[in-house]
Amino acid sequence: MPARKNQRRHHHHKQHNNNHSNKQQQQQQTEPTPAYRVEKSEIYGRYLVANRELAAGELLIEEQPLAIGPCVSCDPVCLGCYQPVQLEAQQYRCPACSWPLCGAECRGLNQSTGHSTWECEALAKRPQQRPVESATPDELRDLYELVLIVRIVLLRGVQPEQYALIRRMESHTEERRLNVSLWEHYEAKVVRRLREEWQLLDVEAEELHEICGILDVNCFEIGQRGAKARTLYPSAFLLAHDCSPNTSHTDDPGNFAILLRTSRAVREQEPLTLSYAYTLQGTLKRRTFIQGGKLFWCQCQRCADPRELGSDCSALVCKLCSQGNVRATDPLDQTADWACDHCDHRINASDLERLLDRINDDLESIDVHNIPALENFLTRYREVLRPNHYLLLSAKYSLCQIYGRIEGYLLPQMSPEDVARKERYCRQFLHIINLLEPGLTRLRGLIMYELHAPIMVLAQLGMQTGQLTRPEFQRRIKEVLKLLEDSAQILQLEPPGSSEHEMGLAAADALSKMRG
Ligand SMILES: C[S@@+](CC[C@H](N)C(=O)[O-])C[C@H]1O[C@@H](n2cnc3c(N)ncnc32)[C@H](O)[C@@H]1O
Repeated sequence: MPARKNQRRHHHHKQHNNNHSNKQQQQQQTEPTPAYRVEKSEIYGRYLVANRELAAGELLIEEQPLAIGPCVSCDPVCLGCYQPVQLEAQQYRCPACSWPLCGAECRGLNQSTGHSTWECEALAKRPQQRPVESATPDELRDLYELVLIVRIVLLRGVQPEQYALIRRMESHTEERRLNVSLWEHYEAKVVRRLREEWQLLDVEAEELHEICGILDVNCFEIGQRGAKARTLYPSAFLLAHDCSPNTSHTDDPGNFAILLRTSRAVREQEPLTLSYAYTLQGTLKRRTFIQGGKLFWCQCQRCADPRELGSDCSALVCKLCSQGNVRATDPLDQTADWACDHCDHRINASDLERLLDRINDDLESIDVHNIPALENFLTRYREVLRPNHYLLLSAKYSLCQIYGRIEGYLLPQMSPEDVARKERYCRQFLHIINLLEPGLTRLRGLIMYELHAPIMVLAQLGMQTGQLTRPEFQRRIKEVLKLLEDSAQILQLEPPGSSEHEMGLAAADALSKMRG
């Protein structure tokens, strides 16, 4: 009897299995395999890997923030929509808590992604903590930095499931504690202040430090059309970093959702990566930046390569022989010397960092609309930095965007030499972006759109003056069509309402007009 019972049970189990596998088969026919899964490693901690081959442009993650608030070191913004606000007397302020808002109709009023009712109640209890016109810029920055931390603390009571998800994120609290200046900064500016001045006594100091760490390690900076905010997302935080990543992301200005896509084809098992740093920065600075905020030294392929994947975007001109390239002797050691590949000249890494800081300050002091000053910057550093150096590329990118856009330099007003210069800068920039951020990436889309115009203008001029043969003219027009096609495809992935999306529509429009 027991055997029969067992048999029956077994049979039932088998049937169940059959049903199950039928169901699975049906599901497999209707549902594609999930794009990714979570894995864990000693180096990355938790991270995402591709579950199958992924095509370029696959939407992997679209999700709304668990928490959102003003950025660190930001100027005053509306607590509802994160657009900049002024603090003068005529600025609209929330009638209940007196914090500045863009207006009474702000779409972020009473929203959990904006100025919620619970935040307003908490802020109204502390009128002495609101931003005032007489506050110094530093005082305002410190105050705005607290807003997102207070919002996360408030989630404990109003949305505890969201709070629990945030608490599961990496904070690197122990490593941060060992960094005395970092720890002291948060102790004074956030923890003591919130507990003593804001009387948030029901949160332990340790928990506040942990929230600060979670924010530093996992935040995304987002915003469109002047808005700026930082956000924590429920799963996008899991992506590991790479200085030449295989995904790119943007955010929806309507609901602050992140949209994360593969930027190029990804192999099964390949880790999905995004860049925590600015791609157009050299290895020395990028690694310091990542270590400072995320507490790890990046060892990716780009960081390990003194030529940064062939871009050579950190190389300097040797000041001794004026011919050689000066590059890192060991890019994974921040203290290693930099050496010329032509003579014996060497520079020590800290001297080099100081030089780069000085040149960077010089660049930052130039108004991005000042064409003569940007050109002058390029001339001044031609004998110090190689043409693809990231600081020169940054100036060239600004020039690519303003040649043809500002009064006095509109395309019909520009000399053929200036148009040719715009074309040259765009090509240099695109060449580097193709190496560092290949595929469907915003910067590629933007620069391809910029590049199509000078090629078109010079091709037409060449035909008019008889300097171009018809086949050469046609070859250039073909290139223009390809640039417009690619930039339309990339930029229309950006959310409607963003300036990039509008540029994508303009590219598509120009393309259809050219095709007649
Ligand atoms: C935004 S979190 C990513 C999720 C995290 N791995 C986890 O388990 O919660 C960033 C942290 O992941 C780790 N990480 C991400 N990318 C890494 C990389 N390329 N090399 C080493 N660690 C990395 C570091 O600890 C970093 O501070």
